[in-house]
Amino acid sequence: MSATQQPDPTGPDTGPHAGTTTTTDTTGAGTTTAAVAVRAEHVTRTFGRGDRQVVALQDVDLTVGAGEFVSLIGPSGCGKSTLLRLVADLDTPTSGTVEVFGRSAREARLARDYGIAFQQAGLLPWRTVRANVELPLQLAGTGRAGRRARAEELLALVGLTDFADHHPDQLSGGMQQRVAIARALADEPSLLLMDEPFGALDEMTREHLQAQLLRICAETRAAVVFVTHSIPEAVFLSDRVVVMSPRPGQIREIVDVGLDRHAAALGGSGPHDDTGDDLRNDAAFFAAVARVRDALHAGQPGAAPAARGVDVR
Ligand SMILES: Nc1ncnc2c1ncn2[C@@H]1O[C@H](COP(=O)(O)OP(=O)(O)OP(=O)(O)O)[C@@H](O)[C@H]1O
Repeated sequence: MSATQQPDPTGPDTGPHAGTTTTTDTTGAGTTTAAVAVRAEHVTRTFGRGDRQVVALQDVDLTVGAGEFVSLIGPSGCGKSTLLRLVADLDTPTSGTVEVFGRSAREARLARDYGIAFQQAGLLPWRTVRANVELPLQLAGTGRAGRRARAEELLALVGLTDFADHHPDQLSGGMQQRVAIARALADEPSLLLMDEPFGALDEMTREHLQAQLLRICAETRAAVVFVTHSIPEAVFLSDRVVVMSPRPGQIREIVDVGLDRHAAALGGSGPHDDTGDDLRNDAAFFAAVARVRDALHAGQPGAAPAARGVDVR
């Protein structure tokens, strides 16, 4: 579904990265005047029973604005993937509600309001790159010519035009991940749900794809909920970084990053800066990394984040 087909949101579209958000509390209340992509209210998810019960999420409130990039970060097992799966309607909350563009997560899934990209690219090996990208459109009943045109557009966007007729096993891991992103964008979703999509990639490829993702989001104006273990990745990409606490998973703090990624993504850092190096070398970037690191450390005396599954590089 295209952004123009969205049900009437609750306010004006502020566009992606349109300046810094004003949110300072853990509910995302500062976004209440803007259009809302995701609203989770009092969300609790428990697994198992009795002695074996695990409280994966406890009373989580989170609002993600339309066009906003929000990362979830926290120790392993704190419920990041669980929260993303609830938004994607791959799971249901034990209590509380999740809304996507004002409707239930299930309705949003049926309306294909969002695209998904996870750590494994999950491409169909027997289909060409082009046919993989066309898949969501095929499922949606889009005609052959329309599918072809959209796939060409998306492959150009992710820089894979020359590989349209290749099969996934002929591509590197980073290229496969770009195909997965193109596929996630095929239906013009207004929301992308991404669970460590670059987690298995080498650092250079990862930084390159991060910069590409920023550019794509600036162009498509999609909101993104992005799970990562990397503080620099979260800071580089996000308008806001949601820092979660160990089980039971709760939101400890939301950090407003406040970098001008929009300008950088659209070439403000120069036409040759396809890695986002200018942004990564900015003093404001380091300051934001320190703020997220402090939030992760808070309440965990002596606990080294790296040992807890969080990359603080
Ligand atoms: N289907 C399930 N059945 C039972 N327990 C589950 C299930 N899914 C998640 N959990 C538990 O919920 C907790 C949160 O898991 P989740 O995968 O959301 O954490 P995470 O923050 O994404 O972790 P990681 O960073 O390691 O990927 C964990 O204790 C996990 O064991």
